[in-house]
Amino acid sequence: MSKSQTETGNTQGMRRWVVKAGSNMVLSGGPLLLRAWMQQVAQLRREHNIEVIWVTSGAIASAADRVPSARKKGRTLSEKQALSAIGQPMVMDLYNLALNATGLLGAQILLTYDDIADDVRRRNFQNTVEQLLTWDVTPVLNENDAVATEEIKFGDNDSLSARVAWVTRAERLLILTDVAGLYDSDPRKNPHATRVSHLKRVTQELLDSTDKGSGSSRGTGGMYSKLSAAQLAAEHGVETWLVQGDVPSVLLQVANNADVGTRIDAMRRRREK
Ligand SMILES: Nc1ncnc2c1ncn2[C@@H]1O[C@H](COP(=O)(O)OP(=O)(O)O)[C@@H](O)[C@H]1O
Ligand SMILES: N[C@@H](CCC(=O)OP(=O)(O)O)C(=O)O
Repeated sequence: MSKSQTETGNTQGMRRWVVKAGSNMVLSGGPLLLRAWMQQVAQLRREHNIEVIWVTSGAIASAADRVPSARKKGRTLSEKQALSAIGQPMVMDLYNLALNATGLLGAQILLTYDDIADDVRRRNFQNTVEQLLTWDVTPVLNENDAVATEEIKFGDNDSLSARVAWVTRAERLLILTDVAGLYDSDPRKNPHATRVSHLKRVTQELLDSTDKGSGSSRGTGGMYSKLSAAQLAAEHGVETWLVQGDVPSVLLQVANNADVGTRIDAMRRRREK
């Protein structure tokens, strides 16, 4: 059954989330974790009236594991682009298996920065997403790394997901990563670090003191890019949750406002884009 859309864009009566999964989570969690996520996506729709736009990383990391001659460090842009072209269909295969096993249908959208910055292309993207959601199809997004040069890159998928949340007027952005949220220092380096469960605002001071390095060999941007993304999202009325992706039922826990990860408030009401 097809659903009608409200004036604000969301499918009738639905709340909208953007959920972003980091490379290390996708690669280390594999098919079982992806299936658990997609089961939760179906449950969110059924029981909470929440529709999900999914943003995934993992293309480059998937290919790097399979191309023995690819360098582990210091890759050139064209090496990363070629790896992404190899890895993107691998990642999508995993998602399609997980979606199909859950009775859902998925759709792939690959974006460059220009697709969001340009008015006409952004409108086309928005229309495509709205149509997919009206049909109950789950959009699965990634950066179009194979053609994105340094000048036209989002930089990382944390930034991409915040911009997508903004232009699709999502209520929440969930960033699924390999730590249980923001800590007062990197928990991989400091075993006594404590989790910050709630942040009213991402200040410049906090950003300046946050590590830009990834916690694994697979990720990009570390906690810094997540906080920058949360700051951008907040400015556009989107609440962000930074959570550990492989915690059981983590998406449902967020739907129930449980004390998981780090919740970062939205700064003001959402506005039309
Ligand atoms: N203050 C902090 N709180 C939590 N994690 C931090 C902090 N500072 C640095 N990190 C690191 O950020 C990493 C997550 O970022 P990243 O590796 O880019 O993940 P992803 O691939 O999910 O985007 C964690 O593994 C952790 O080691
Ligand atoms: N677009 C890239 C991921 C870039 C990225 O931001 O990675 P991550 O920090 O793991 O979310 C890929 O699919 O390999």
